[in-house]
Amino acid sequence: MGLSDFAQATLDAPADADLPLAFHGTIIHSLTPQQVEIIEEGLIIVGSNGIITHFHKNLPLDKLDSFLVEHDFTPGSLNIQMLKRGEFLVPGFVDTHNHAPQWAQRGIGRGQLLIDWLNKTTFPHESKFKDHDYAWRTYTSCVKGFVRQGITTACYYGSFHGPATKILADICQKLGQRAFVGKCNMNRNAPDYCRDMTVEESLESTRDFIDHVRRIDPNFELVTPILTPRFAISCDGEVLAGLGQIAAEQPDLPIQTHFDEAEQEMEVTKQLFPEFKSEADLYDHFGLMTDRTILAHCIFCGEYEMQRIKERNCGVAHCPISTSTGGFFGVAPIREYLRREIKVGLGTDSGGGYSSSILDAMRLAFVISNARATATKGKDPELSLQEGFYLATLGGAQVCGLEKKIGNFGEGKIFDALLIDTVSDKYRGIIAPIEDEDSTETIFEKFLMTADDRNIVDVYVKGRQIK
Ligand SMILES: O=c1[nH]c(=O)c2nc[nH]c2[nH]1
Repeated sequence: MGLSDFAQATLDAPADADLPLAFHGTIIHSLTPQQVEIIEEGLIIVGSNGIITHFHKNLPLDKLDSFLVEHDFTPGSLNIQMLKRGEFLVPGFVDTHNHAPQWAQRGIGRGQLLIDWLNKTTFPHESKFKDHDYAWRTYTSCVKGFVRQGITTACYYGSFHGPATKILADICQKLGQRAFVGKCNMNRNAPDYCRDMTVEESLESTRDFIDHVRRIDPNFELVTPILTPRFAISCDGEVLAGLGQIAAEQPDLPIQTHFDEAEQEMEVTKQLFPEFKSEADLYDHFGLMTDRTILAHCIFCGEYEMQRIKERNCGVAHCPISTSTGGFFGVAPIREYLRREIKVGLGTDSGGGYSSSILDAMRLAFVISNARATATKGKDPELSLQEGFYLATLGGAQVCGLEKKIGNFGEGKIFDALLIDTVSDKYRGIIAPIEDEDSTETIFEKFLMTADDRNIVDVYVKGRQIK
């Protein structure tokens, strides 16, 4: 694509970081689970507050200058980027399930059953976060690592340590990543070196953590505290009730936990809470099933639980990397969730998941859905490319209750976005080469199926470039 006179004059002017941003060229985003909109000659303008002020879906290059003049822009009043063939904007990726303290243990302990993996691999590792220097170092590397993968919003479980979890929140705020951050509640069934020693300690450090985030980000513009009972095996009834009380007092708080994730886990949960016939009833009893609740995995939900999830409007974090490489091959019924219009997004589940990439999570979601399509003889058809992209972006935003703000593009929405380059030599990695005859649809498909973080050139949160 050539440059308009306006763009040339703008590029010749000295750069000013506070100017509104503008992009002209290909813009791709989801409208619904089945509908991806590919705009070839689009224009997005982003105000210095990070809000999209103009979104034009059909503006040929020869009309660009007059459009800008009509809208009172003068050369040099915008930082404008003209996207060439093979470059495009997509919404930032949303990681709906991620254990920040497991950043350095990704890939370790594959094939173990959940509770063995927690005891042998995970708890010894998470206990290291009592060391604040280690927390600063590791969480900085973690947040930078996820930003590099284009994750503009991450839902992080912290460890049980309040101070280290505050460090994680501070780092997200400083590095500019949108994040839900939770101090992990766990007061039983973990070694003493890796648990809250009393109910009071567990709840007190949760309240203290929430207060900290309210101080550093009073309107939750970037960082939001999230209530994080690890799962019912590691929280007794008093802790769950205390968290339910906090949720009732502070209804702006989201909640996250693991749900129906493994037969071993479900068996132990039943033994600990025999009074409930399902995990839905258990968490609901404690006031933890709300329209802000994110349930990770949801592999074994039957009719009753699906109905409760739908009634309560909880979201599902689908984490195919971890569920396909743990001690059994867990196949979540994602097609059924989509059919029922239950909110679903993707999670890396780092470090149960070996990869920090949502592109990898999406590809594994295709593999798993293919397995399910085969097992159900086509009754649950495999996920389409459009659905995979939706789960990675707008679906994830819905799970987080953020779909009015982020997840796709529109005037008044916040500009959380990725600039993708599939063609420059500098960014050539494992991506399938783009050929002259490739349509934009084909280029987009090659990106989704074969690209990696090298092709994610710029990462914007609230209009700020953070990669
Ligand atoms: O994938 C998982 N990772 C965890 O750390 C965890 N804890 C409870 N259940 C879990 N599942």
